[in-house]
Amino acid sequence: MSPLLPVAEALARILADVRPVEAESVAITAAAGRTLAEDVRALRTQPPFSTSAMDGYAVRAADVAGASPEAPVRLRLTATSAAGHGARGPVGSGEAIRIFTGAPLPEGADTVVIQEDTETEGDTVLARAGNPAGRHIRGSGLDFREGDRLLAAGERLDGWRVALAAAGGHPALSVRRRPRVAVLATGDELVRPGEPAAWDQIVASNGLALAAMAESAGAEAIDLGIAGDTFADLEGAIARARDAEADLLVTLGGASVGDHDLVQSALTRQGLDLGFWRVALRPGKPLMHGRLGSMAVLGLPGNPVSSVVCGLLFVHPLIRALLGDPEAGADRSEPALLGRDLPANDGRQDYMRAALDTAPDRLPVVHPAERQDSSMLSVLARSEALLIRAPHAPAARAGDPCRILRLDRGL
Ligand SMILES: Nc1nc2c(c(=O)[nH]1)N[C@H]1C(S)=C(S)[C@@H](COP(=O)(O)OP(=O)(O)OC[C@H]3O[C@@H](n4cnc5c(N)ncnc54)[C@H](O)[C@@H]3O)O[C@H]1N2
Ligand code: MOO
Repeated sequence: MSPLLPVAEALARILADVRPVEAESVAITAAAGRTLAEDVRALRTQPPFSTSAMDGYAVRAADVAGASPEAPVRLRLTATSAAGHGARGPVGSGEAIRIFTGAPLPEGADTVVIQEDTETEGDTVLARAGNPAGRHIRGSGLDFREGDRLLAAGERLDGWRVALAAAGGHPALSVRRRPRVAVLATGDELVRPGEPAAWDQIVASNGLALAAMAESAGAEAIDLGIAGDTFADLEGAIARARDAEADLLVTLGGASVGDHDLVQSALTRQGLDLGFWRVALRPGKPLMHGRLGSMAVLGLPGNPVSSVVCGLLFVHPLIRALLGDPEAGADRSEPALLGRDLPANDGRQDYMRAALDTAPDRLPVVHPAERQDSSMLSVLARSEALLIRAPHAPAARAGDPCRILRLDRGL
């Protein structure tokens, strides 16, 4: 049997040679959550003209220099500049234009006196405070100028990035098509949620976690359902993944060495080009990687926590790589301090489910759960992080430095 592959090498091999999926154009209104295929440059300058940041009066700074409540300066009101109804001016000496937030600054004015510092008498405004030139004015191009690079290829479009691209004049954006990720549960013991289960059956749960994770990474999840432990069933499901032109097939279970663990053999019969099988990882040792034509294949172990950990460590980065994200596979671990003593580790890199004790200005203290069985979703759901223990790490004491991977609730 092949030796166990180190986790970092497994990830590197999964990401090697991944080519991003094609680009497509989406309306800006549907762009949130997508990943940019190209840099986004501003088609407009923002703001396109100097604007007032406050409600008040556009004046010449020289006119109001020295104005005070005791010695207000009288100015003649000549016009109004409102957002969408700008006044071009000019503002002459001794004059003021009523102005509102977001309205264009009229020519000749170089400052805005806020209305709280003024009083009006008919067509006259009394400025009770002076303002240096530029006060309460947003100069043209304050945010960005036409031609500036606003966003980079590979960036995920959250709401504020979409807003930025829209402000930059883009009604549509070039994004990567959503990679299609087919998720297949395997095992005669599995029933769908809500289906009646015989005494020796359980509910298929892992596929839901992997589908949700794939979608939140930016993919389209395709539910291939449950294949029984027969070649006919497995090969039928593999054919459906190919028919759906999946970019990635994720299988769950049947990855180990038992008599009913047929997934790899079924894939091999269909022409699998095996990359590797078995990683020095706990939980998740029987992980398998390969290619079936243009489709990447990740065979995940069936134990629920093993599936999820493999999803976080390998499926998520692979989807990000398919989306052309240059950060795909970047180390997201962070330093922490151990909350209790731990024995020496064996040869598998461990990802222990753990709670965090956090306080401002100090490293989080990580408390691994007592029960680390890879079947226990209840422990995973209560956990905030995975405590990473390197292969052959020596025994460690409470307070020792360590590294953790926070469990992102968005996944
Ligand atoms: N002799 C050996 N036995 C096992 C080894 C080994 O090296 N030698 N490895 C163990 C490890 S580690 C793991 S992990 C498991 C994984 O094995 P499989 O991938 O073949 O998983 P299954 O046997 O199919 O299932 C394991 C467990 O998980 C349940 N399961 C499977 N799919 C789902 C699903 N979609 N939703 C919920 N639960 C699921 C399944 O019923 C089993 O209870 O192998 C060890 N054995
Ligand atoms: O690797 Mo298995 O995932 O230890 O339970």
